[in-house]
Amino acid sequence: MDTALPSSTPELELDNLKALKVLGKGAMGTVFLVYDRTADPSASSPFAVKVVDKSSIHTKLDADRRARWEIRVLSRLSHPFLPSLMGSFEAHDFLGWAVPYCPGGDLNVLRYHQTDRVFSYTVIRFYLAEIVCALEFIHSMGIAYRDLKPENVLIQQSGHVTLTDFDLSRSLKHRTVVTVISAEDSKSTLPPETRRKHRRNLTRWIATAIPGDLGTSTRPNSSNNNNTGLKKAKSARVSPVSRQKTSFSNGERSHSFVGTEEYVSPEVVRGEGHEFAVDWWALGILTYEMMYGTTPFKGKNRKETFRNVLMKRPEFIGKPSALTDLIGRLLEKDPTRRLGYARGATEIKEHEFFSGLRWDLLTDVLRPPFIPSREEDGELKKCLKADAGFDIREYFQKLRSPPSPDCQLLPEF
Ligand SMILES: Nc1ncnc2c1ncn2[C@@H]1O[C@H](COP(=O)(O)OP(=O)(O)OP(=O)(O)O)[C@@H](O)[C@H]1O
Repeated sequence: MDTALPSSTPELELDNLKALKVLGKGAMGTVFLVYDRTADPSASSPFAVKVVDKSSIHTKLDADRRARWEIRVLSRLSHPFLPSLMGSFEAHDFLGWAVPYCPGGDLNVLRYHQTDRVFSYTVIRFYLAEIVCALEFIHSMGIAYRDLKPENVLIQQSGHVTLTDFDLSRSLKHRTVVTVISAEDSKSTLPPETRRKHRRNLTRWIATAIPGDLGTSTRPNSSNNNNTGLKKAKSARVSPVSRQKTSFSNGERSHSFVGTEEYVSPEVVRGEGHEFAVDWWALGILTYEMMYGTTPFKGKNRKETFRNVLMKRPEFIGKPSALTDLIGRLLEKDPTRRLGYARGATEIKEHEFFSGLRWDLLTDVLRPPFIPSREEDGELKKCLKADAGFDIREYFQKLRSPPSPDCQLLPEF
């Protein structure tokens, strides 16, 4: 894999960055709100920097490769609802990259602030429309996102969304699957012309390992290559992963949140090859959660959740509506029958739930339902006056050093 950081993005100097606070911690890295003390000493334009501590035993395994992949994906993004790569750096122990700061928190935090912890129909329509556009763009790059969930949908200062966290995304290669069906096809009683058409329809994007892509870690071997030619890909974090988030409080899900199994699609649970349709499934789960405040297949444990994902039909309380219809179509167990499978985002945009929506005006005209308050700015100014910023290296050094009874390990972040 090409491990070089993209040359097209500005190089950042870790020693020039001063952190104002920790924005979040994920399985892979820590995200800081920072400013550049030489280029922007008054911290008028702080930004977010995600830092992977390469020396940490927790991050050693796959994090370096994942981080480089995420940087590569970010360097190719150019869309109003997706982050842009502002720069990157690599120091002895650290790998980091900068993206615009999203002061509005994430969709889950926002939902917890709503009455009954659910969003209204119109708010759901707004966020969903933006997420569909973001996914459409990612898919057009030949990449499946594979980690859609409310925690990864951040709110920009403008109130529009930004998807974050691309380390699980994966390249899908446009490949013809003619050989895949030939055995069955040869036995088919269909006339030759229909069979040819059938083959053409099966020419789709499918997951293949591409150099530099994380797929390399999950390259199929003979035992997981089934005769459909679809490759058994690593699922999007199906195994429980502890996630410590600093952005939540009061018993919200993040405190005990493990993995993303409630968002995993049936084809991933079954270990079959999967493609863009996994993102449309996750969109269905996310929509359900925005509407009902809970995910549809959550079980007592992982096994039960997966059983529900495979077997259970989503339950809809209340009157059927265009929204419940949309969710039902996105949560179609068979990916080939799922909305979005045949014609991608176009199919979803055409659904009745979005009727009348001016997709072309989404960024300009529609007023987002929630605009983050500017109070945060005041907070930052206070931080600066008190010179409360901190050095990122020191932050990690203190984390690494053994606890001492009489000194306070970390400043108040
Ligand atoms: N641009 C940003 N602006 C504000 N907060 C951010 C930004 N990017 C990330 N965060 C915060 O940091 C948290 C961790 O970020 P992210 O999910 O990218 O890290 P990760 O290590 O890849 O986590 P995961 O365990 O989900 O893979 C996010 O949930 C969010 O709260």
